[in-house]
Amino acid sequence: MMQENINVMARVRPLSERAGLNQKSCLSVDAANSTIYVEKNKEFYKFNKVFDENASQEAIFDTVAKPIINGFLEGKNGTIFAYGQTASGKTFTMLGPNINEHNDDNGIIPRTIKEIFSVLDAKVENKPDSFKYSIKCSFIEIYNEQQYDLLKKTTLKNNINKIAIYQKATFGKAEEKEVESYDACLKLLKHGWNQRTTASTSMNERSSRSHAIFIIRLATEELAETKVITRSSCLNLVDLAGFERQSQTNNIGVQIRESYAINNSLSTFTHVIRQILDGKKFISYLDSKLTTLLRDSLGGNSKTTVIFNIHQDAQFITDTVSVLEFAKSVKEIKNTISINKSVSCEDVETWKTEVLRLRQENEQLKSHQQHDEITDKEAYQRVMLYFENDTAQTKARRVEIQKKTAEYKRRLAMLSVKKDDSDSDDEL
Ligand SMILES: Nc1ncnc2c1ncn2[C@@H]1O[C@H](COP(=O)(O)OP(=O)(O)OP(=O)(O)O)[C@@H](O)[C@H]1O
Repeated sequence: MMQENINVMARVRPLSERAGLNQKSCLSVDAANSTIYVEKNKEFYKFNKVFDENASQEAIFDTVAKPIINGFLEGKNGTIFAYGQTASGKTFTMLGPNINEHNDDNGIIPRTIKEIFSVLDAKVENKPDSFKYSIKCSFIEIYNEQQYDLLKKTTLKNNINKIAIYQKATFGKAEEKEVESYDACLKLLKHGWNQRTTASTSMNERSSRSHAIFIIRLATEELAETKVITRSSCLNLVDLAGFERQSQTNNIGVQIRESYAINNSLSTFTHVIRQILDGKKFISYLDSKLTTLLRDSLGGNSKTTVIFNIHQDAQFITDTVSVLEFAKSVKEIKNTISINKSVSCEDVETWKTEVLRLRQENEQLKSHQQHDEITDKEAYQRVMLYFENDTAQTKARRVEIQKKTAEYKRRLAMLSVKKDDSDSDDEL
């Protein structure tokens, strides 16, 4: 077990392009020194890493996600959060502008899926007899403090219908789907993402109205020298909804309620972080669905990185400073990370014997399949022949053969094949 601070990184998005508006930046970025300077409060903010507006999706993935993925593949839980005000680029960072197999703009989640499968498949190819893995995914949305399962099948596009379907979903019971390839996993991600609740606001044409958590669970079994090592780990990839001010979004109707739920849930999130930093014994994780679900990622057993998305438009200076101040505090949180590993007491010989047994069983099953293809009459004759030739059968074995004989006789009778076999029965 080791203690590790939460990694805090910041990504500054390009100035927004709005017709007729000459946008000005409220900050300056020194990517080489991982620092952001805000002129208004004359404050330098230093993080583990800072990306300027020209940073590529690939560079973000390499720095933010790869270390977490490496830990995940070794059996350590991992979490990546994107946090920031509305329209600051969280979804762009986590997902990309859209999900596409061969897209340079793909964000952290599709790239992570690709990386995981490529590393694991290469390992299986290298050690086909001593390494195996399984991956299961679930996809959860927290909308208006209700939890929804985004992987449940529905063709309904309409959010109102979707809520009616999902409102019965109980907390923590999201369906886990086993996936065997990058393509299958990407398809699942696309399906879920299309069901996520979004709306157009004056700040963001496609604003996420919910928190979305894509969860990948990995289980591996590996033969290493004389032991069998099993590992399990969980990776949470989180695109948080962005906090927003009514004055800036001009929300109306249902969007005001959504906005209220988003801001409430984010304020519980910040409150929990403050409690952890203050060393409180009781942390109110259960006060929101988000913190309940992600309690291990905040002060628990998870290697965690938060990427703070920063809006540099001068008009958002107040929110930008409050995000930067919050980011500064998150840096102080320590998680205690362990490898979820168990070494079985079985030695190599037991493992090998088990592999051999399974292979034999498999062969038997295959041969049974072939037997199924022969006619009942042929099968009956084989059983009889077997019985006649085998003089050293134990009693139990004989009883078994008797049963089989009777079964084949019954089948023959059904097929109306006439054969007088009462004598042979008596010999058994
Ligand atoms: N680094 C970037 N490079 C280019 N475009 C970006 C970048 N970051 C964000 N954008 C663009 O800005 C707009 C808003 O981004 P996005 O939807 O990712 O914000 P968000 O923080 O997820 O917002 P919300 O909380 O409202 O869902 C999108 O059109 C997106 O493509």
